[in-house]
This record gives sequence, structure tokens and C-alpha cells, in this order.
Amino acid sequence: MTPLDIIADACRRSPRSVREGRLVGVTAQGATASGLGRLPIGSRVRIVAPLQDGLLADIVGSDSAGTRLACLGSTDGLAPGGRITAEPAASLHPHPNWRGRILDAFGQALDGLGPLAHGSRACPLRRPAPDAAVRRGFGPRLSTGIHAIDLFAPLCEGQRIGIFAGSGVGKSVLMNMIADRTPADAIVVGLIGERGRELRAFIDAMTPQTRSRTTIVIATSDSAAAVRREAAYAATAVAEGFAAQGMVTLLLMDSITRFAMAGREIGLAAGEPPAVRGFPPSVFAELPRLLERTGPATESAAPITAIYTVLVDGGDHDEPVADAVRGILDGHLVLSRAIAERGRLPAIDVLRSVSRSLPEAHGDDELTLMREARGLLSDMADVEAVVRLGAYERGSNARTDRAIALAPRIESFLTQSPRQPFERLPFAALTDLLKEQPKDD
Ligand SMILES: Nc1ncnc2c1ncn2[C@@H]1O[C@H](COP(=O)(O)OP(=O)(O)OP(=O)(O)O)[C@@H](O)[C@H]1O
Repeated sequence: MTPLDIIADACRRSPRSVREGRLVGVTAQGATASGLGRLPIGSRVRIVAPLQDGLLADIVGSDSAGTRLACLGSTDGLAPGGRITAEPAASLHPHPNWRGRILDAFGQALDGLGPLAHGSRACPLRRPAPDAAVRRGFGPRLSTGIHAIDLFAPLCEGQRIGIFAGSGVGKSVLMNMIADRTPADAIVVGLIGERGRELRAFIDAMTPQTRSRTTIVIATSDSAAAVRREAAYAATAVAEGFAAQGMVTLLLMDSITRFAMAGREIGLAAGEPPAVRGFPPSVFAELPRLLERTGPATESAAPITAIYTVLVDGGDHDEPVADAVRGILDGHLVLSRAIAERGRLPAIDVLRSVSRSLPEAHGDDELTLMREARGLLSDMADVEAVVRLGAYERGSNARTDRAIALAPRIESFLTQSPRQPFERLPFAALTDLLKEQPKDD
């Protein structure tokens, strides 16, 4: 290429060189434009219309009808003919003072506490995940203060896990307990598609210390799908900004299912075919792009430990989003309705939960103890129905007798309420508990 070709090519690629586009179609879910042919998918544009001055939108597709736009706000008031101009890609400038603040998907303060300070480093909302080769391994084991996690599915610095739960099984309370008890310099909470009142409930449940190190990014269920999706990227970008400033960061995102649902709305409105249970293929391409951005430290950034909630309504753990997320993350905690109904909260089903930081995360003695306790719970699960019926005769099997005696004690050790004091190292307490001779009652 001649120098002239290079300059011409750069000009063609620059958003500013794109001619103005025009709206040619509008629906409740999105809009179609002409004249934006050169802008690639993912580009940001601004719609200038009489009743919607400055509405942002993302290019999400292109077909014979024109360029498909997902609007970051209501399409009310838009009409064909509106002018469209190219915008730079979205980025945020996280500042340590953002801890303690509540932001929307665009990084605007929602808490009435005045304007936000801005850091010097730009954190793009969309960016590739760090190269796998520059990521370190998991950092040290974190003490979450939740016995079921610390004993059976440990979490290490830089690990990413999912909490798989139906509605009302104790997911929000568990997230709050983890935020309160897990050591981190900064916590970022992404509330994606939540009901408005849940923000207040989430904040009220936090201790002042947790609140002061937490940034909340929220897009409620009534926001446009593109805004809900944007909030997940914004929360991730804020966590990346803190990590780049050397802060060990914990990201809690509730929920990744609603992020996927927002992607489904956007994809279908843009004309994508529904592939698996109504989810278009782009959703499954987008999940790893978001989830791979958190994880262990790199040379230039501290680790981001991440916890994503996944809604499994109806208990279907194999639905496509849950299945895809489970395949990407480094572990999953299953919250069981049956366990919650028994009153054992947090209702983490330790037999169905997995942490990929095992076995390295535990020492040899701890692993032995964990396996023994798990074995007892598993033996108890096998005979529970028979015992309930009164059909088991004590003394017929020594192993079963031991499980019947000790499993309820383990269950009670796993029961924790939010304000209850907790042990940082629950192994010693579990050792004592398993050592005690079961009473003969
Ligand atoms: N560890 C716990 N100790 C005592 N009570 C708990 C515990 N965890 C949950 N609960 C009770 O269970 C109720 C439901 O919990 P939570 O709101 O966390 O569920 P959820 O799964 O987030 O619900 P939703 O799906 O509606 O958002 C809470 O109101 C609380 O009273």
C-alpha cells in the first residue's frame, strides 16, 4: 500500500469519516438506519431526533433493510428521517472514590452524592479479555466466611464462580454475606435487570464497612435491553479499572441470566434466528466475551474474583444459559430449594457444587476432612428417605449409622445467618465436630 492508501484506509475506518446516517424504521425494540454501511457491528452512534435528542444506540446487525440499531433508551418519539452520527466507543474512568457510590450503565451517579471524580485511565466497556498466556494462576484461597464454600467449594483470588439458584432461595442474602466477609480492596456489584426495590434491600443489608468499599452499577428491569446489557459491561469495566490500579477486586453480578435475556431481546429484534430455546447464537458468543474478562492477576492488574448469579427457575440446571455459563466459569454453587425449605440457609447443595480450585486450594489434611464430611452427607442423602420412613434399623451398617449421627451436625454447621459471627478457618470446628462421639439418641 502507498502512504496515500494507508491514510485513505485509516480515514475510511475512522467513525468520524462516516457520513451521517438516517433512521429508516423504528419499532419498540430498536431501529433501522441507512447510510452507516461502513460502521462495524458494535459501533456506537447517536440519534438526533426532535423528541429524542441524543439517544445512543449500538449497531447490532445489518441486512437488506439497513443497519440494525439497539437503542440505549426508549424508542418513543423516534421517527424515520432522524439523523444519526457516529460516536466514540464507550469507556469509563474509574476512580478509587467510586467506592461507596451507585452508578448507572453510563457511569453517571444515581445516588445524589454529587459528581464523580474521574481517574486518568480509560476503561473501555467492550474490550478483549487479557491474553490467556499473561494470566497468572489462581491466587491464595479467600475466606468468604461461608462454611459451605470455605469447606466444600473454596474460592481463590481470581477465581470466577456461578451461583445457580431459583427465585427466593437466598441468592441475594448469600451475595451480601460474601461481600461483607470476603477480603477485597474494592467490590463492584452489577445489578442487571433487577426490580427497583431490590437495590434498596441490597444496600440496607450491607454493613457500613462493606458499603464504603462497594461500587454498585445498576440497570433495573424497566430499562431498555441495550442498557441492561451495557450495565454488565460497565460493572466489568469498573472492576477492571480498580484492578488496574492495583486493588484486589471482587465483582458480584446479579444476574448473568438477565444479561443473556437482554442479549436475546436485542438479537431477535435485529433479525437473528432463535437458536436454543429462543436464544440467538450471538448470546452464546457474547457470554465468554464478558465472563473471560475477570480472573487471575496479570502483569499490569490485580486479580478480579468474580461471582455471577444464574437463575435456574423450575430447577432446570441444564437450560442453555446455565449450561454455557457453567462451561466457562471455574466453579459453581448450587442453591437448592429443598435445602432452603428445610431451613438450612445458605442453601448451598455441597454435593452438587464444584470448585475448580480444588484440590490445590486445600491442604492434604483439609482435603481428607472435606472428603470425609462430604461422604457423610452423601451417605445420608442415600438413606434419608428410608430413615424418614422409619424403615432403617440402627446397627445394620456402621457407615450409615455414623452418617445418620453426624450429617445433621454438619448441616447445622453449614447453617449461617447474615449477622452471625463466623470462623475464618472452619476446618478446626469441623474436625471437632466429626471427632465427637455421636450420642445414641
Ligand atoms: N442465610 C440466611 N439466613 C436466614 N434467612 C435467610 C438466609 N438466606 C435467605 N434467607 C431468607 O430467605 C429470603 C429469600 O432470600 P433472598 O432474597 O436472598 O432470595 P433470592 O433468591 O435473592 O430471591 P429473589 O429471586 O426473589 O431475588 C430472605 O428474605 C431471607 O429472609
